[in-house]
Amino acid sequence: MAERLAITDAVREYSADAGVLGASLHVAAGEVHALIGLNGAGKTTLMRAVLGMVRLDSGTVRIGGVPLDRVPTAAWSRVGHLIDHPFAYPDIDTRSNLAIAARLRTVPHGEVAATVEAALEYWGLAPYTAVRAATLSKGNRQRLGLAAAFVAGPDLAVLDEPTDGLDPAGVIALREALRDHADRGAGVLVSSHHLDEVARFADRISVMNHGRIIAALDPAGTDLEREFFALLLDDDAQRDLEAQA
Ligand SMILES: Nc1ncnc2c1ncn2[C@@H]1O[C@H](COP(=O)(O)OP(=O)(O)OP(=O)(O)O)[C@@H](O)[C@H]1O
Repeated sequence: MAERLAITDAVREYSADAGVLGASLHVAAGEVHALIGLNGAGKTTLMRAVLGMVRLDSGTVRIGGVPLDRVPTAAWSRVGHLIDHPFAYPDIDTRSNLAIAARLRTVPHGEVAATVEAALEYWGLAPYTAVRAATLSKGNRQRLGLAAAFVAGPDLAVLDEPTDGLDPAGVIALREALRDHADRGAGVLVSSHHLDEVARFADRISVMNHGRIIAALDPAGTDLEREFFALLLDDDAQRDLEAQA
C-alpha cells in the first residue's frame, strides 16, 4: 500500500524531557492512524514538524515518499490540516472562508461553488454561511476548520485534536469523514485524548510518551484505557531506571 507519510527518528528537543525526542511513525494510504499521549507528550510538535511548521533537529519526514524540503508547492494542496487554531479569516463569512480554502487547495475554479456547498451541507454549516468566522461558536469554528481541511479531498490529513469543541453530531460527521477519505485512499494522522472515540475510527493507534512513540494499541482491544496507562507506567519506570544507571 502506498505510503502517505513516513516519519523517521524525528527529534525536536526543547529540553531533555520536552519536545519530540526520537519518534518514528508511518501512515499508509487508506489508513487512519491515531496518536495518543498525555498532555505535553509531543503530539502537536510532531504534527507541526510534519507540516513544516517547526524544523527538526534531526530525523526525516517524507510526504508521499518525498522528503519534506523537496515536497513541491502544488503537493501541499493535497495535504489537509488542522493544528492549533482552525483555519479561518475572522472577518470573512463561512462560505467565503471555505471558498478561499478550496481555491488555495487548487479546486478548479468551476467546481469551487459546488464543492463549498457540499462541504457546508456535510459539516452542518449551512445555517451559518453568512456568519463571520470571528462570531462562530467554538464548535462551529472547528467544523469550519475541518471542512477546510477536507474540502479538496486530501491525500494526507493531519489533525490535532479534531474533536475539540465538537458536539456529538460533529463527532459523528468527523468519524465518517475520516473513514470516507481513508477509504478513498487518503492517509490520516489524528491526535486525540479520547480513547473510546479513537477506537471507533482508528486503524492503528500509536502511543506517545515523553517525545517518543513507545507502543501500538489494538483499536479492537477490550480495555484500552488500562492498557494505555500500563504502557505509560512501564515506559516511565524504564526511563527512571536508565536515568539512574
Ligand atoms: N516552542 C516551544 N518552546 C519550548 N517548549 C515547547 C515548545 N512547544 C512545545 N514545547 C514543549 O514540548 C512538550 C510537548 O508539547 P506538545 O504541545 O507537542 O505536546 P502535546 O502532546 O501536543 O500536548 P497536549 O496534549 O497538551 O496538546 C511540552 O513540554 C511543551 O511545553
